[in-house]
Amino acid sequence: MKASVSNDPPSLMAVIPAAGNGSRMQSRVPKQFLTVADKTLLEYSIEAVCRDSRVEQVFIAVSNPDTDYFVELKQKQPTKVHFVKGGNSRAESVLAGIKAATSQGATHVLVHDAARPCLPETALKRVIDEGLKDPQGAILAIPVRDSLKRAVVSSQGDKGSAHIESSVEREALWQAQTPQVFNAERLQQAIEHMGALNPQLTDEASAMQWCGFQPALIPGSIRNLKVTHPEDFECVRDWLLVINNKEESRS
Ligand SMILES: Nc1ccn([C@@H]2O[C@H](COP(=O)(O)OP(=O)(O)OP(=O)(O)O)[C@@H](O)[C@H]2O)c(=O)n1
Ligand SMILES: C[C@](O)(CO)[C@H](O)COP(=O)(O)O
Repeated sequence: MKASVSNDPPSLMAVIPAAGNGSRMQSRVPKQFLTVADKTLLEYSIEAVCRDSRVEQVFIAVSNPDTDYFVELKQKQPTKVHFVKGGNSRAESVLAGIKAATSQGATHVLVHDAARPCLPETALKRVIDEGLKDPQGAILAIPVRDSLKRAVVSSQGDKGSAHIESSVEREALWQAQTPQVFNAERLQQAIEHMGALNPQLTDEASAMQWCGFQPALIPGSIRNLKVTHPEDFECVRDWLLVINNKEESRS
């Protein structure tokens, strides 16, 4: 790993992978473009990462940056928000965002899923504080709360009738969330080293781990749920409506 850590003041930019097609959600449009109160989940995610003023610019990886919707979105915040072309995997999309961010002088990147629109500001602050300080980087995560069971592998592959084989010790287990904050050059090298199409590369921390780093686990929030299945969208929609109502009654 070549990247050295400089003493210059850090320049933090966000990368939002938003080029997926949401196959598990099976909605009429990819999940990041589903709307709640006239705003897409992507717009809520952009607003969420911009709530910390240390985020200087935001690079969003999408399938087709020339689409009218993105051109209009960019016009709302022309200096801060940029769209780049995403790739065939989440990691390829993230790489495209990192390259665009470093070309603008980013020393650090904060990667956040477009499909996590309810990120609380306090959790965002925690992961930025640690990610800028710790050379191994930092990610939001939540300790596993419930009892964990390993299922018997069914020879018929029958998903509907799982049975328990054993319990799994949950003491040291955490569920990874985003944002994940890393030195930009180190993360780019780590993803390229592991291979952006490697199926084990499910998040940025996996690439850093592959290179021997041990990123910090920073307590996230159950509100920072990723929309993966239709039931997740129902929760996220209700939370966003509550958050919107609170903000309206404050203003
Ligand atoms: N080629 C890809 C695949 C995923 N993503 C983004 O990565 C985030 C998290 O990935 P995931 O939930 O797996 O999204 P999808 O790949 O869209 O969903 P699925 O796996 O169900 O198809 C999403 O914001 C998604 O848009 C991306 O930018 N480029
Ligand atoms: C990066 C991630 O959000 C961490 O939880 C997640 O791994 C990405 O999505 P997937 O469901 O693993 O495809």
